[in-house]
Amino acid sequence: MPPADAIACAGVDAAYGPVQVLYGVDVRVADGEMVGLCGPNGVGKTTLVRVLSGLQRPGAGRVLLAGRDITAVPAARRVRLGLSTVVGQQAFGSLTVTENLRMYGYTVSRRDGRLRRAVDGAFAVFPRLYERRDQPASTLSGGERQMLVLAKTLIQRPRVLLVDEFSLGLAPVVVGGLLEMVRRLNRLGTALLVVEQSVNVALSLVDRAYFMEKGTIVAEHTAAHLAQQPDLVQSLMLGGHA
Ligand SMILES: Nc1ncnc2c1ncn2[C@@H]1O[C@H](COP(=O)(O)OP(=O)(O)OP(=O)(O)O)[C@@H](O)[C@H]1O
Repeated sequence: MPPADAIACAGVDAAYGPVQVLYGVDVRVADGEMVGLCGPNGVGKTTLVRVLSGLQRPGAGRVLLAGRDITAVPAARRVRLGLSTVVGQQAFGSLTVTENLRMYGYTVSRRDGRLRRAVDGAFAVFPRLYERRDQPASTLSGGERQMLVLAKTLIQRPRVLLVDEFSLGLAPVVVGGLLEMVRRLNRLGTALLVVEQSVNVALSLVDRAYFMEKGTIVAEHTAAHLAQQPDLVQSLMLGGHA
């Protein structure tokens, strides 16, 4: 039998009240893989991330983490099972950088100084955060806040990381540095599903990408194939396939 996917969903429907926004969505990310989820605005990408992370119950379908059905498992428990999510540049604004990292490290045992070592390890990767360790997170720049979010995932070392709106509002030079950190996380063994407005950012990172339209997956291609097909990428991002 092939190894189970790091994360997968099958036949997922989701709705906001009477309005259905996902229709039978199937997505899978293998262990160690980086996969993009692309598409025009409002097609359901964030909703799918919410379903995978456990913030929203699907109306139909299943979510599997390393082969285990987690459809009914609450979001907080999914984090303990190795599924982390980063959305935008979220941080606890009134807490300092160090306090944020210690808080994110709730999945790490406090015994034998393990959490302190994990936080120190994250600071070693992000010296800029170390310099700002006693500053409230609300005073960080957007790029620094995104570093804080990535530092959190370095501490949690999840099996799977879902990333939504990674590059939103950040200068290209800042995004470039952060992408390197995402690659590093991936090399450490984290599989990623990356929702990206910028298809260029997504394709510079991922091995494979799904394209969504009107709540369904309409295409799936390797990044290598898409690199040869700029017209295809453009038409998929403009919509009109469903
Ligand atoms: N809380 C909500 N209540 C009602 N409708 C919602 C809610 N959140 C999202 N929607 C609607 O669901 C649809 C899918 O939204 P979703 O945010 O998943 O799309 P998206 O592809 O992530 O969009 P974007 O790229 O603009 O972030 C949209 O029509 C949106 O207006």
